[in-house]
Amino acid sequence: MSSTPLSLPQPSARAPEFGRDALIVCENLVRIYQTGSIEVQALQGLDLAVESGELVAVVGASGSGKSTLLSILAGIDAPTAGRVRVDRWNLLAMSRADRVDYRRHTVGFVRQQTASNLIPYLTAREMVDLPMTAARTAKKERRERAAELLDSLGVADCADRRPGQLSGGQQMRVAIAVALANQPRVLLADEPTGELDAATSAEVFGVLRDVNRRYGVTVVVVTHDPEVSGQVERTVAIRDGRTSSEVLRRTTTDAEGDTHMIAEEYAVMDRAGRVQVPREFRQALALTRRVRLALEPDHITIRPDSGSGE
Ligand SMILES: Nc1ncnc2c1ncn2[C@@H]1O[C@H](COP(=O)(O)OP(=O)(O)OP(=O)(O)O)[C@@H](O)[C@H]1O
Repeated sequence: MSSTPLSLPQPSARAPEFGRDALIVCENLVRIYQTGSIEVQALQGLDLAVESGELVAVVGASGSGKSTLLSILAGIDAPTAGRVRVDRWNLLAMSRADRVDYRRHTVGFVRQQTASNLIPYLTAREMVDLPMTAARTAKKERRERAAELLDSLGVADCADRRPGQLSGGQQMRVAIAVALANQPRVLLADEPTGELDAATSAEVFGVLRDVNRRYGVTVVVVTHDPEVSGQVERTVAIRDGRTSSEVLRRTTTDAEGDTHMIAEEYAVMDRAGRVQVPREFRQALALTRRVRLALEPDHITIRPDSGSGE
């Protein structure tokens, strides 16, 4: 191995705090489930920062930890270790009263099973009214807001119907209206289109985009649906309880005035500097346990271990 010392720029004395200006920050988040003698590490040091007003899709294989992440952000589940802040709330240090306040005002949550979001014997209007009544909102304001929400979600005509009298797509729209009733800063949706056909999924996703723009609510949506994740500006992929890659999309306009969507995939580097090299890259160059790193003026190279000791 060459002994020439690398001349590296000196790091600043204090690195800026990760996600300082973000609305949602997860840092080194760990969630371990213990069932008898079996331990499952659902989240294994996940880092994620979401800016206010973003619409982010979270994708990943079954069991990768997506629902666990959403339950923690919703204040339903508590992490085993790490740091998680949403708005002004440190989710690891909340009293029971704080948690009620947080769940009532800061986050709205739409669950995976459409029906589990709704109460069978209440009408759509009564369901949207319920969280506002719990938050002691005045009657006139409740009535106006319920009407406005059901209207902007395209289900004004369903106001007096019960869940059994609504289609799957209408149920999901009402569930989103209920989640937005107390004007939360964050809307969390766990597979909101999982039980819907392709056309209805696209509609519901359009609704999420619309409320993101109209109300400025930050949306984090877990999905398996590649069609859905292709429609957002940022998709975060979770693998084995960690964020592994991100796809950022932007539109550009060419010389002819046509707009094109450009998608760029980025690997995510964690706070300790770990980066996951995609399997295709590892296989193409037969990268195995040990690789050689070299710092170039504006990039880093990773080479297979030649075994020569050079
Ligand atoms: N309450 C629990 N007790 C024990 N293990 C759990 C519990 N909840 C989740 N797990 C385990 O944690 C891991 C992550 O689960 P999670 O539901 O977060 O994954 P997911 O990515 O949302 O999966 P899916 O797409 O199938 O919903 C899985 O191995 C799961 O079996």
